[in-house]
This record gives sequence, C-alpha cells and structure tokens, in this order.
Amino acid sequence: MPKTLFDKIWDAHVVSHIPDGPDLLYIDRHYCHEVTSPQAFDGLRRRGIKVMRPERTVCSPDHNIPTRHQDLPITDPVSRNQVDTLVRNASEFGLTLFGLMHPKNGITHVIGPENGLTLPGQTLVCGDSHTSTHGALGALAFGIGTSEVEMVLASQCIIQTKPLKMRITVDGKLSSGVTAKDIALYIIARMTTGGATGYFVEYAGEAIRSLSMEERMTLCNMSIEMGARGGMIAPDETTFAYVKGREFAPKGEEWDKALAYWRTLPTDDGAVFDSEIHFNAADIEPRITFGTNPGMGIGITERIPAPQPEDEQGRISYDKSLSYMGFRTGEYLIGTPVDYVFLGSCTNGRIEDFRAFAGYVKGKKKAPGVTAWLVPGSWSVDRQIREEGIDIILEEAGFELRQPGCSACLAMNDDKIPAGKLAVSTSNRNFEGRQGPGARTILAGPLVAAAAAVTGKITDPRTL
Ligand SMILES: CC(C)[C@H](C(=O)O)[C@@H](O)C(=O)O
Ligand code: SF4
Repeated sequence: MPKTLFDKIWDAHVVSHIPDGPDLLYIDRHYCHEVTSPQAFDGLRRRGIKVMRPERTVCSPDHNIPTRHQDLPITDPVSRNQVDTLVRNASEFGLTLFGLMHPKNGITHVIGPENGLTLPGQTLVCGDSHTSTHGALGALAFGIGTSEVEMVLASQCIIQTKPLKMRITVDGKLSSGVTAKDIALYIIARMTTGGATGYFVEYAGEAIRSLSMEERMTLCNMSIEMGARGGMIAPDETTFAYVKGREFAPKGEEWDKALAYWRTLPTDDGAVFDSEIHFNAADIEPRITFGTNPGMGIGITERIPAPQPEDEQGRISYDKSLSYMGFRTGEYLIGTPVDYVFLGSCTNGRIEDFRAFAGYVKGKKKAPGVTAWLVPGSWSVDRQIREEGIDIILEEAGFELRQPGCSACLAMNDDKIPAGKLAVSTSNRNFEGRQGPGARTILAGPLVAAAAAVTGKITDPRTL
C-alpha cells in the first residue's frame, strides 16, 4: 500500500501498539532547553532513574540568555537560576551541553540542523512547540510537554496517538521579493490559527521543492501556529547536500547506508491524506500581520479586512486585537511608523536571513528613529556572518549585531520592546505582550524587516 512520508517514519518507530489506543514510539533525538526541562529532571531524581540513552539528548540554554555580555554572569536572578539548573542537570545526568559561550550554543531549533544532529527519517522531540522546525529535513519532529520530557529521558520512548495527515501543496513559482516567511504567513492566514488542529502537515509542490533548507525550516517552524502537531518536507537532494559533512551526520559507509534509506522516505504516489489543501505561489506577496495572532495577516499592499468569522465572540476579540494594535478595519499599513525591528528567532535567525537583510540594507542607512536588534540564531550563524563580511555591511548601514539566543522573540531576557512601541519582528508570535508588556508586534519576513529598518515605516521591499 502506498505510504506517506509521515507514516513511513512513524511506523518504523513503533515499539508497541496499544489496541484502539496510542502507540509507544522510539525517539531518535531529544533536545532540552532551560525552560521546560527542570521539573523533568526533578522527576527523575525523585524516582531514582537515570537517563536511558544520554547520547540521544543535547541541551542548550537559549530562552533566558542575554544577547550582550554572555561571558559575564547573567544579572537577572530568575534567568540565571534556570540556565544554571540546566548546566547542573546536564552534568549530573551525563548529557551533552552547549552552554553559554560554547561555540555550538544557540537556539535549539537552529543548532540541531546545523550540527547534523537533526537528520531525515528521525523521530525528534523537544519540550518546545517550534520543534516542528526540524521537519524541514524530513524528520518527524514535534513539541512535547514537561511530563513527556521526563518520559523520554527515562525511556527514550513516548506514548502518542497518531495524528491525522494533511498535505499542503503550493504549486508554481514564488515571485521575487517573496520569502518562505511570506508563504508561512499566507498559509496560516488562509488556514486560520486552528485550521490544522489535530493534523501533521506535509508541505509539497514546486514552490516548496525550490526552497533552500533554511527556508524550509522557516516554513515548518510556523506549522504550529495553525494548530498543526508538526510540519515536514520530504528529504531530497537539497536536504542531503545540506546534511552532508555536518559534524554529527553519518560519515563514509554509514552515510551511504543512511542516504539509501532516506531516499525511500518520500510519500509514495497514491498515498492517501486525511486532508489535501492547494495554494498557488503566484498569489503570495510579502506579508505582514496586523493583529495579535499569526493568522491575522495580509499581503503588504492589502487593507486590514473586516472581521470573519462574523459571530459575536469572534467580532469582540477581533476588535480587541485591533485596538491593542492601534489599527482600524480598512486601513493600509504601508507608511505606518515603526519603532523597533527584530531580526532573529528560530524562524528567521539563520544565515540566509542575515544575507537577505544585509543584501537589502547594503548601501542604505538605518532610519534614525528605529531601534534594531539583530540576533543570530547561534554562534555558528554569527561566525558565518563574520566570514562572509555581512557584519561589515550591517555596521556600515548603522546596525549592530547582538549575541545569539531567543531574545525579543519572547522577551524572557532583557530584550523587551517597550509598551506601546511598534515592532516589525521576524519571529513567529504576535500575541499581546509577547515581546514585552504592551509591545505591539507585526510579524514579517527578513526583507520587510529590512525595509522597515531603513525607512522607519512599513514599506513594501519590492518598491525600494
Ligand atoms: C518556552 C517554550 C515552552 C515556548 C514554546 O514551546 O514554544 C517558547 O519557545 C515559545 O516560543 O513560546
Ligand atoms: S526563538 Fe522564539 S519561538 Fe523559537 S524557541 Fe525561542 S522563544 Fe520559542
């Protein structure tokens, strides 16, 4: 029977099946960060259990870390305690740790792929919703809760009910100036934030195949924002070229064996999905959000639409959202003054995002009224930025690079957008207060962020 990519990986990892119930799945790769792991380790200690396969878990603090002076002790006591706790737990349980200032430290969803720890065909989990990012490599990757983190540490397995399968096909070619982030924001707006609830999504079609690995990660990263359990893209030559030679990727004969297996993974012709959705790449333009969830988005040249659904409750929350943002139905946002620009996060903090941003601002100057936070997703991205001379381009345009971490994506460190200020952010969530109490967030891709940074207002990057 023809099978989907998802089923091939899932079925290959079932340890046992509970009749009419969930499956017990073996987990190949597990990442831990400082926010969702402390109680899991406490649980192990309480029960006197060791980590079953310590070599399968990699720890990296990312959420609470400052983006300046990482060589000095963290000043905020809560953040310092969380990071120190992760360091202690990794050492006590014998786990690999890429701690602060470690050359491999960075956002979990950035460092996994770039070190060859995330591989096609793996089952992969982390106590973090954006674990969906790793699906870009053809892995079955999803976020889990803290009690499940404990389960994986203790048994290398997890109990899961098989989700439904959805395929989202994007046909045709993307127009110039349109990035993977725009595809993600377009799909989420069309699907709504609950539109893929209960599903695991495979992205397919010409527009998806033509994306680089970094772009695929941006897209899969945001799957969770339409309610999906995860998102994935079948591994192909782009994937293999990306993985080959990375530090923890298989080498020599192991590589040949792995590659032969990975080539069997793509969805077979005739495999059946529970839901099939089609979009056209030509319909996608640079996107921005105008509300307080990632589904409230428009093409940059469009007006803020009237609320839909039309029901009373929906209307009330729509109005509340617009009033928080200070926008009105029917308004165009081009020309709206911007106070802050944030380039970074596990959505858009990779080398290609910095190349795109720098390519745009080269020879221009940062707008005087804009505060720009440019935060690489990892030290490896930072090194690449410097090797390619991108730091010089940014500096000449009046920008400054910060040190890696989640930063203003969720403002758990000092990088908080002040109340009332409007930020164009390449991150993935625009919830009320997400980037700081009272902060107003417009989600966008790196080109729209670059255009805002040099003009000081919402600007269509295709017009400058
Ligand atoms: C802190 C963590 C649990 C959270 C998540 O799971 O997504 C964070 O990464 C986020 O982006 O909101
Ligand atoms: S960068 Fe943002 S979305 Fe990604 S893991 Fe960190 S806080 Fe979550």
